[in-house]
Amino acid sequence: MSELQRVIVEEMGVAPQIDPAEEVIRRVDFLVDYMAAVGAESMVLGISGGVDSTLAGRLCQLAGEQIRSQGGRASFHAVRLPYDVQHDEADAAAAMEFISPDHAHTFNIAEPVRGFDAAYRESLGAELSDYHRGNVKARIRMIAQYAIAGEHRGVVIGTDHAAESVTGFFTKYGDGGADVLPLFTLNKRQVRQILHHLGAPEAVAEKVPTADLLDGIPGRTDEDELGISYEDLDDYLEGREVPETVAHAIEARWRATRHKRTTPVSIADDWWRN
Ligand SMILES: Nc1ncnc2c1ncn2[C@@H]1O[C@H](COP(=O)(O)OP(=O)(O)OC[C@H]2O[C@@H]([n+]3cccc(C(=O)O)c3)[C@H](O)[C@@H]2O)[C@@H](O)[C@H]1O
Ligand SMILES: Nc1ncnc2c1ncn2[C@@H]1O[C@H](COP(=O)(O)OP(=O)(O)OP(=O)(O)O)[C@@H](O)[C@H]1O
Ligand SMILES: [Mg+2]
Repeated sequence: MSELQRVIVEEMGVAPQIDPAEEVIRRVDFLVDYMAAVGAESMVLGISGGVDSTLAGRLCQLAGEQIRSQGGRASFHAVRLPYDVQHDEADAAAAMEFISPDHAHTFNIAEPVRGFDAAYRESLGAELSDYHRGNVKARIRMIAQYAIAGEHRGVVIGTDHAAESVTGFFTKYGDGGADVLPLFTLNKRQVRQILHHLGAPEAVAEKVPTADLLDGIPGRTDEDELGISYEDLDDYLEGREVPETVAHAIEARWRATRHKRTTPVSIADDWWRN
């Protein structure tokens, strides 16, 4: 492993192997402890039907049940946030069934996105591109989750994990805008491994990852957009050898997206000079 790979693996905190049962206990306990420490009474998370939100959602539900069994007060709000009708709505429904949340909501983001689109057109005299509208969708999902959390003394759960964090493959202040990250230090195959351990249906645990942000290409796969496979990302994050071109591609994205993994850059910072 190169020195740079060692630095990145250490920053992302990925273990080469995990014990899924232990990871469930550790991550549920983290949520339970955090909720008690800050006095929050609810957890809020958007459920897309993808593997990340399915695992994070199930962990939140288990944490809420544990808090209540110990006499505490906490519940989990799972929020479907479709843009009109989601092309893979059946997968999202299967994920919700597996999670069995205390509270299930559906908040259609289509009207707010269209309203934003119209205001943008009127103000700027130009059309917002499909790509940047995608980031608007992610940020409107964030706004909806914070509104629900605000009304329920809650915290917003994020699904960022090592295989996304390393490439900055998330919308800054969109899905990247959250309070608590229970999946951090896991890579993608470990997310799936834990879902299997928890008894998720095969189709749910093996679903192909998609940001699903484009009007023009619904369900475009992350791998297609990134140009890097999760197999390679996962191998790299476990400290394994990957082809040199792949390692360079991962490292270039890690460097370019450093600003997404920190608080806003201030005059007291100098990390960006490197
Ligand atoms: N060096 C720097 N220092 C400080 N801030 C910097 C910066 N470079 C950009 N920024 C800021 O960050 C912003 C860019 O970040 P962000 O808004 O997150 O935008 P961006 O990174 O372009 O996209 C967000 C993520 O969503 C994914 N996405 C978006 C849309 C469609 C699809 C799809 O599946 O097809 C996927 C995309 O691949 C990416 O991983 C810039 O507008 C700028 O404000
Ligand atoms: N259609 C949606 N409905 C509800 N929440 C969504 C939706 N799309 C995205 N999100 C939220 O944004 C997060 C980031 O999306 P992302 O695609 O990275 O994760 P995922 O869909 O859970 O898993 P995967 O990466 O395997 O597709 C999701 O985990 C979820 O919390
Ligand atoms: Mg997804």
